[in-house]
Amino acid sequence: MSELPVQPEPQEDAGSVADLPGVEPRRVFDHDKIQRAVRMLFEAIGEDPDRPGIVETPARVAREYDEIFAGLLVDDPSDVLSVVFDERHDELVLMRDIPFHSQCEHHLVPFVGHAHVGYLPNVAGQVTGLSKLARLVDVCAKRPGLQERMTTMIADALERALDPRGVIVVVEARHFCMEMRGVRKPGAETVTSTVRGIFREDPRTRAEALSLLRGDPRRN
Ligand SMILES: Nc1nc2c(ncn2[C@@H]2O[C@H](COP(=O)(O)OP(=O)(O)OP(=O)(O)O)[C@@H](O)[C@H]2O)c(=O)[nH]1
Ligand SMILES: [Zn+2]
Repeated sequence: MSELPVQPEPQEDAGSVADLPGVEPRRVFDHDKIQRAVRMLFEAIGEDPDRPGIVETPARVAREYDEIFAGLLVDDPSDVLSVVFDERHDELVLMRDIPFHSQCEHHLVPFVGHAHVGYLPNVAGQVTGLSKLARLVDVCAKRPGLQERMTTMIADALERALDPRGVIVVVEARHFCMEMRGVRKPGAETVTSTVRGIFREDPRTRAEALSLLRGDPRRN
């Protein structure tokens, strides 16, 4: 395998991973290996990896992986929530419709959708920066995974970083592995949720959060 040619790349190519979570990457992906693997995939399906249209593709895929798997470079997603304000805000904070793209770990094709993330701050009223909630979703999504695991990972990180009285995470997604192949059910949506703390214990608090999360017009 090592004799397969790879496209030379500038060293700083993997730097895009630093853009994602605000956490310095500690390692970068093995671009040479990714390139060799992509060449082999082309060969396996009878494509000529040296034909002009695709000769650059292995290098492109290596750069692409820096982006779409950038979450793997963050060991603890709760690091993303390190910006905390003592706001004495003890009511619900909820961000809904956070778009994400992830990769199904079974088929390596995308699953895409929206995450809704809410928490009830601790008694000190500590909140995190709003953008950090969206960054957290990105860090948890940008890796090969399962929707259920991604949902739990978001909730775990919120609990660890903010010690809130409750956490609610709902993820809605379409899985391309169920649309473009296999069972072929375009449009089917999967909804997963994780509720912790007061949202689990108190049905009224949970119902209120869920109605806000859905943008339910009856909530007022
Ligand atoms: N629970 C869960 N399952 C997933 C997710 N993404 C993909 N899957 C499922 O993983 C399963 C893998 O099943 P297998 O029978 O091993 O693989 P397969 O032959 O490709 O299955 P089909 O997709 O049914 O053709 C499929 O049912 C997928 O729909 C996910 O995020 N969560
Ligand atoms: Zn899949």
